[in-house]
Amino acid sequence: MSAPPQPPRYPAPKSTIDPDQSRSWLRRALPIVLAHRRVLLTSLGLSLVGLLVQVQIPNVMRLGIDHALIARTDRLAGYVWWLAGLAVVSGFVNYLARRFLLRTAYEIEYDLRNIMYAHLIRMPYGFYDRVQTGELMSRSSSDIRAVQMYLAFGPSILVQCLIAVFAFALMLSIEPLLAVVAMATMPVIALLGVWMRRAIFPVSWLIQSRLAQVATVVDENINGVRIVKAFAGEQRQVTLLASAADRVRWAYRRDAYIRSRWSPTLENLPRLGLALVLLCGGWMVIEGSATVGAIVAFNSYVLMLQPPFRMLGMMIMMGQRAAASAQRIYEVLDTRSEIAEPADPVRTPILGEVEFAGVEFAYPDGTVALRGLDLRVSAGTTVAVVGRTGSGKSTLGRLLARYYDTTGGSVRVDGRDVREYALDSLREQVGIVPDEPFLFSVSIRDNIAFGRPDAELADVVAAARAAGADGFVRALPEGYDTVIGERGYTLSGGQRQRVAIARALLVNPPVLVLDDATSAVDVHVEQRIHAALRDLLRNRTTIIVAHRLSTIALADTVVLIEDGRVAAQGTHDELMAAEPRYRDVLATMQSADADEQVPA
Ligand SMILES: Nc1ncnc2c1ncn2[C@@H]1O[C@H](COP(=O)(O)OP(=O)(O)OP(=O)(O)O)[C@@H](O)[C@H]1O
Repeated sequence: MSAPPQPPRYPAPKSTIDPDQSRSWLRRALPIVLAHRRVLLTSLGLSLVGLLVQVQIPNVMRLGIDHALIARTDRLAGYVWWLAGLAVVSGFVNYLARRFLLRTAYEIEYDLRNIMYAHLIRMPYGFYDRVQTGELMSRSSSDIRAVQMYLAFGPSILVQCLIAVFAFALMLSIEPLLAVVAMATMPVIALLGVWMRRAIFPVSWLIQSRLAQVATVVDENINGVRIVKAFAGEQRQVTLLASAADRVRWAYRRDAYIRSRWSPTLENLPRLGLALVLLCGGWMVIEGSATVGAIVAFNSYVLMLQPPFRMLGMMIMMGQRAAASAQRIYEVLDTRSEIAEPADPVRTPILGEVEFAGVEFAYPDGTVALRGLDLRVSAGTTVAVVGRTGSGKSTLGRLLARYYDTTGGSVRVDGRDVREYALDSLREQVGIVPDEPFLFSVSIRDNIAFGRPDAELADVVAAARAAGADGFVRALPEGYDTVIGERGYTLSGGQRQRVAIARALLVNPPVLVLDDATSAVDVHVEQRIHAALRDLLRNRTTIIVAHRLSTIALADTVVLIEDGRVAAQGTHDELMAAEPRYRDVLATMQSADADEQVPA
């Protein structure tokens, strides 16, 4: 077993999105593009050079035809070398331009991803209650890609379109009338582009949001595959996915229909220009006012205009998709965390006196969980919280660690409102072990050391021992280095809970909330864990949400919660003697856990 490797340091995003929501999406994204301006401008500059070279080619062709072929001189070889040289230079410059452009694109994508992830990871519980995972996955993958493509490739396509300006200038210098004829179709193309833009925008938005719905269904089915199988719900879920996929198909077909109506016209208009050049140019040659070389050159120019204009059409479509995607990304980035860091954060070590004073709390969806709850837990004592399901027990820990803020009253630690503490300092000192812990797909050692990545192995083992995990971990093929499967499914529910308890104990927080943290552990193992915990809990403020009678035995006092308020408080024996509601709740627990014994 080796020491955990130090995580490598990766560059931070070079800039961020402009927070001013009144600005257009492009203006808001500009700081990110500008942060990479050196590479982008190099690429654009090279593209420009490439174009200037490329635009010379038809002209040299014209000179070759008029001065060598038609004039029947011996200068042909000179023109051929000239053309070949221009082709090589243009190829090389374009290669460099493309390399720099792709680099810009991936730098922008890297920044966007990091900005998005840094924001997501700081969002509070309430945010994750509201949004669906699949929706977020799609916003942080395909939406980012759509924006990145446009931000990096858009300017390049615009530069490519400059070829029209150069070509037009050269054509004007050769034969002004023919130049005007060759460019006649361009205003029509521009106008069609604008119409197409209007038609495509709503569909692009629809596609992105429907793709996100598909991602949500897939995500839920993969995560919930065990439930789907347990209830033989495969067919129903497949139908659900098919219906989401059908909605995407409809949107894509609508998109394809609009494109197929506009794109061919947009792409082929320059070809119409060819016919006009032949008609007008041919007439001028017959009249003797233009040369054959000029017609050949103008043909090449009109053909040369096609790719940029095709790309212009593509850019208009990319722009629509990017605008829709950017708005979806900004929706996330503009959501402020309702859990604000205090202006003058306190970072003092906590002794552990906890007080809930008149606490009222409703979840973001409006569900009222606490209705004026008063509870005081002295430093270093252990309190068991008991109550019917939904009475508000788990909510206590969530408010104590500021996963949510109270809607009324206050939660205090050492006499200070939790909103005065620096968030990281508060959460380091208030450890919470949930009943359904999440384990990462890394080694058990790294899972336990999640809150203290630099912990020595001996400390990890000591925490695991106290949590009753050491025995089964050592029995695994690679012991503490065993990498557990996604979500730790290769471990049993009880084993996962024990790893989670070890994870919290390793951080050694002065305040610990065990939220039914041993519910999946069998009674004998639980008793062993309790024996170890008893020592560890001695000088620590501990709130234990208990669904089992055996867990109550760990506590100095018991608090009965009913309907978001403290209904009674005392020792187990006192409550048993004086509180019929407590006896009722215990009776429910006993029937739910029939073979359990009240601990001595
Ligand atoms: N994330 C949430 N969003 C909305 N309502 C919630 C959320 N979590 C809990 N609730 C609701 O708040 C109330 C109190 O929930 P809480 O989890 O504190 O109860 P509990 O006593 O711990 O229940 P249990 O014993 O079943 O775990 C319940 O009505 C519950 O449905």
